[in-house]
Amino acid sequence: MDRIRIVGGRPLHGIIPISGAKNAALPLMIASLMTSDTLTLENVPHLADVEQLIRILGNHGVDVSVNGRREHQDGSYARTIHFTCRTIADLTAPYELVSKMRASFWVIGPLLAREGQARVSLPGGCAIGTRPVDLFLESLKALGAEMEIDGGYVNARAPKGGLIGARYTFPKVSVGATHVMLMAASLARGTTVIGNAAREPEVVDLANCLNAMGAKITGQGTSTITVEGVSLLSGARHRVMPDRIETGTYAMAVAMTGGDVEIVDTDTTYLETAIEAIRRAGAEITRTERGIRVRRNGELLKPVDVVTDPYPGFPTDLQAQFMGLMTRSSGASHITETIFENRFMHVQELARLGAKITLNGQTARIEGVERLKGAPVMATDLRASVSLVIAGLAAEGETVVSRVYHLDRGFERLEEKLTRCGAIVERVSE
Ligand SMILES: CC(=O)N[C@H]1[C@@H](OP(=O)(O)OP(=O)(O)OC[C@H]2O[C@@H](n3ccc(=O)[nH]c3=O)[C@H](O)[C@@H]2O)O[C@H](CO)[C@@H](O)[C@@H]1O
Ligand SMILES: C=C(OP(=O)(O)O)C(=O)O
Repeated sequence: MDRIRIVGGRPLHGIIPISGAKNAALPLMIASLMTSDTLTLENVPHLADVEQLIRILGNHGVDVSVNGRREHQDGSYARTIHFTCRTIADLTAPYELVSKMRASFWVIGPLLAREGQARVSLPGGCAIGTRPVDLFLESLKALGAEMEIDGGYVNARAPKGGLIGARYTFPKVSVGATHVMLMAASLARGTTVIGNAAREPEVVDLANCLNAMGAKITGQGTSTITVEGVSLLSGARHRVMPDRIETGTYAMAVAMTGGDVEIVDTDTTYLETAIEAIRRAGAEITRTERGIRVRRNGELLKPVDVVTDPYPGFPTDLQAQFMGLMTRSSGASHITETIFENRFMHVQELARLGAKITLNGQTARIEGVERLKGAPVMATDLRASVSLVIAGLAAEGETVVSRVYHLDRGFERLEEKLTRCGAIVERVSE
């Protein structure tokens, strides 16, 4: 199994290109199940989750053709992928595939909307909380579907004539359940009004792509989304938005090591809360034509408290990385996680590097230390693993991160991007 070896203590200097967003690419790819025409997605990142979803979609009858990658001088490239699902080949999403990635559960929306039925295994995914699917079941029931759980599978059936538009207000904000409602309601009869919808930019990206396919969605980006059902969707061409979590992660890496890096091919409009927190921690961040420039030259990192929240709040997907950053601050900071009840697996691994962190319920207290020391650490989930990389970049000596497959789910060519900026980061295969 691969490991990542890091020799810490070097500032970062250079350019880091940002890839297409994993969390936008996944629902966009799933939307290809909703039309018999071709959906072409540009800027699709090369990630383990994307490859896994390609296998899952293939099982349902989606033909996938990948265009040669485009390489630029600064190391960035983007893949264009064509997805064509002439007919749905299989209405079952099996345990063996769905258990590997939570987002694959979302095929339930398109299958139900296009074919009137679906049998989808209950999902797996990162071990960051219990992550139930009750909101998916309740919202699809509101569109008239019958839902039952049997043998670890959700059996879903639409009423005769298809799903029916309705008013539904989520009792809690869910990104995934909002994605699924958007897809299901797009092919329902009549109008659906979704209350307390997720406002995440990835939801907006999906809604915009569905609209390009012929859907009639308004209000995306606000907490009330209206979907007027249409009888058919067609093909479209859509560019996957830049990965705001990858952007924030590299900004924190530069804040951690010091140096001067331009993070390009990104849009930081969607990252204001996190950027503000990194600024308060002591890094200078300025906008450039292609993204942002992050600098820190010698100033001490200051302690900053953050609380994770649905968008536009501080993203839970940057919580672990920010904790990594705060381990070197000049005082005590507090990080409160409100989205997932068990997203603190990185705490004990950061402690191996010398971090001083205590947990009290959903709040971590981080007492900044003057130095971290390299050690062997284990990645426990996607964002936790990259927080260890950030800490390793600032630690004295060698840090070896094992279980790198977590990292490969969401960070494209991480070693290469960091190495180009002067870090010593290499993948060691055994
Ligand atoms: C592939 C993808 O885009 N993943 C993101 C998505 O995950 P995901 O869509 O799974 O996250 P949700 O927004 O659904 O989860 C938010 C909260 O709602 C709970 N919940 C969710 C559904 C449900 O039926 N019942 C229920 O109780 C969850 O357990 C969690 O506590 O949004 C999360 C929150 O921004 C991010 O951390 C993930 O990176
Ligand atoms: C938790 C994440 O992904 P998933 O929802 O696919 O587990 C993530 O991207 O940080």
